[in-house]
Amino acid sequence: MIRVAPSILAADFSNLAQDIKNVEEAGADLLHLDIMDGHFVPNISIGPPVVAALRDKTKLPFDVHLMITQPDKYIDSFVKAGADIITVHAEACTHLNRTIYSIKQHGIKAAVALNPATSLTVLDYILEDIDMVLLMTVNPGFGGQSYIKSMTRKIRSLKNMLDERKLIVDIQVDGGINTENIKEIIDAGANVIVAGSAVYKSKDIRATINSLRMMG
Ligand SMILES: O=C(CO)[C@@H](O)[C@H](O)COP(=O)(O)O
Repeated sequence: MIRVAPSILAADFSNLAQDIKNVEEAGADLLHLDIMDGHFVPNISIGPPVVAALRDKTKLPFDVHLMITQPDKYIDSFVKAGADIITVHAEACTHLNRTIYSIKQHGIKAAVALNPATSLTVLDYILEDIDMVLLMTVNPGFGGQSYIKSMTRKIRSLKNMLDERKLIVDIQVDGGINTENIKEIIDAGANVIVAGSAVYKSKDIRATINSLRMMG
């Protein structure tokens, strides 16, 4: 089952509630919220108050991607703001296992993100404990970048790793994904597709979401 998670990083920030409604009505499955702190990534986006303000504007689950250092300090705030899934970067966590369990203690889903150059081996002893892996397919920080081709091989390797261990863990991909490259990405094993520019810059958002689900 392929799910599409539009990233609001590409939405009109002066009109977020309407832009969220647009993707919900067009059939999005999740809403991807990119949280950037200007330390872990060279950009600053939004924080818990904005997430909380958006919570009653949509029924879509909130998929919160923390691109921040010391994510443990902010888990409570994002849960209170309405997160349904919290993703932390392996590169940002000193005690990844502890961070994952502190997310799970709130009764929401926990996921681990990896930058493009980070090896899958860091997942070896955490894979059993998480709901989703987010493979960044661009270097995090900005929307509108090009998909890094070698990430297709990384998606395939993760899919094989999960199959060998008989684990059901979602494979989310994020960055530079569009209707041109979606086939190779889904064929490699990804099942949760984050797309910012491809969705928000599209003339027909419903058709684009359907194509990203490979139904178009
Ligand atoms: O996390 C990020 C970037 O750091 C992404 O969620 C991007 O926002 C995806 O945007 P596109 O590459 O689809 O425009």
